[in-house]
Amino acid sequence: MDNPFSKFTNSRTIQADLSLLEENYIPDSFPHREKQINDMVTILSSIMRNSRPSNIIVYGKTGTGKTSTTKYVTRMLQEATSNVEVIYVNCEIYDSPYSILVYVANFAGGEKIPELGWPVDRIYREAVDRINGTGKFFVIVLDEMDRLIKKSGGDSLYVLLKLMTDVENVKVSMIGITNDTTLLENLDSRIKSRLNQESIVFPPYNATEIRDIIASRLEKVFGPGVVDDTAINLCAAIGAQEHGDARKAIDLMRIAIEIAIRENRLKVTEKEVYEARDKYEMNVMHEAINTLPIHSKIVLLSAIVTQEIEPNSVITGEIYENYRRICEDLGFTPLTPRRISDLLTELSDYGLIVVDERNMGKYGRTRGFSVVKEIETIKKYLMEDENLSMFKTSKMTKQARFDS
Ligand SMILES: Nc1ncnc2c1ncn2[C@@H]1O[C@H](COP(=O)(O)OP(=O)(O)OP(=O)(O)O)[C@@H](O)[C@H]1O
Repeated sequence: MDNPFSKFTNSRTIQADLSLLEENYIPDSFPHREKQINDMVTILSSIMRNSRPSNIIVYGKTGTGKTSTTKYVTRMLQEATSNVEVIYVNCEIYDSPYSILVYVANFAGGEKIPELGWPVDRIYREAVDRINGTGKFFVIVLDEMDRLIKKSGGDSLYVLLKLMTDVENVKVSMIGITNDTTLLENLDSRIKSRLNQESIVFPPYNATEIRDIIASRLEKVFGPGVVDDTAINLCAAIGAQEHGDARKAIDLMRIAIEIAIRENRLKVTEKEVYEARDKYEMNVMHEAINTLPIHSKIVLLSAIVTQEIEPNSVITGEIYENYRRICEDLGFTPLTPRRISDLLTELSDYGLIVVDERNMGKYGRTRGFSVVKEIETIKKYLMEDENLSMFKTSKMTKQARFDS
């Protein structure tokens, strides 16, 4: 028998190191971000003159290069001087001043402080002492800073800012990264004045800019001729449609290359990009469904079941009835109709169902819902939840729907 692996070593297929297109790979050039890089370098360069830089707030929509550019600049700074430590804090994970202070203090060295149990004041003093003990500048990058403020309030930022401004000679600066351009407006003036910050804005990319970015990222992956220009343009156009998002465009290109490699194709063309887009959308939908809370999953399932019984768009009351029955069936306590109505709105925000307002004459207006796409796939993803996998949609009949 021929070795079944041999087709994978076919030298005619595309050879590529796809890790260069992964999210966590930091490239060494950032087309169309020269100004932002320059601004950040200028602010941070005061460290080279032994003085504390201003705090920086980096604003911009998702996929506009905020995180990777910041990591790139701070890495360069660390290469240029050993007089600085950079701490990257993802506020999706560290979302309270306590957890951030513990992280910072532990980073600065010394005995490990426990994740829980110390009063904030003590951690705070410990963090300051440890930072001062190093004699170095500290740049604390708070990525997804809006998350910290949403979770722990504006005061959380205040506690951290105290660390930077209250202590004599302390050499700490902050770079806050956020998607939310209204973040500062909503903070109270006490915090704003302490922030004393410079802002750097990352505008969305247009299609031409994204095209340059993809081309520059591909230069490292392989020589010319492997990826058709039309494929690059198509990825760029799709990324630009989505609020100027380089991440989506690069992800699409990576998936398109994966498809070409898997299928032993010699080139990446528009065809692979279209296939990549379908796969990408499926992945997004899978992720969205996977991370829904259990009641939202049951509501989505109820909407599908109701629609299967009544193929037009269905109204909240009907979905609620089936939701209640499924909850009983699976041993969950149903939420109120009001809550379910909110969850339906959330599901429509995710694009998993579509809402249409209907006029019911003297009964006023009501909302109709339909699950428009990929119903079988959605069901399959929902059934991956072991709480739901016991449920058999065939149990639901039109008759059952009107039982109460
Ligand atoms: N100008 C650029 N040149 C090369 N790659 C870029 C550029 N801009 C963005 N990228 C790449 O696009 C992807 C997304 O960028 P990044 O994570 O920095 O975006 P972000 O603005 O921080 O997004 P989010 O707000 O969602 O965290 C990364 O892989 C990054 O390397």
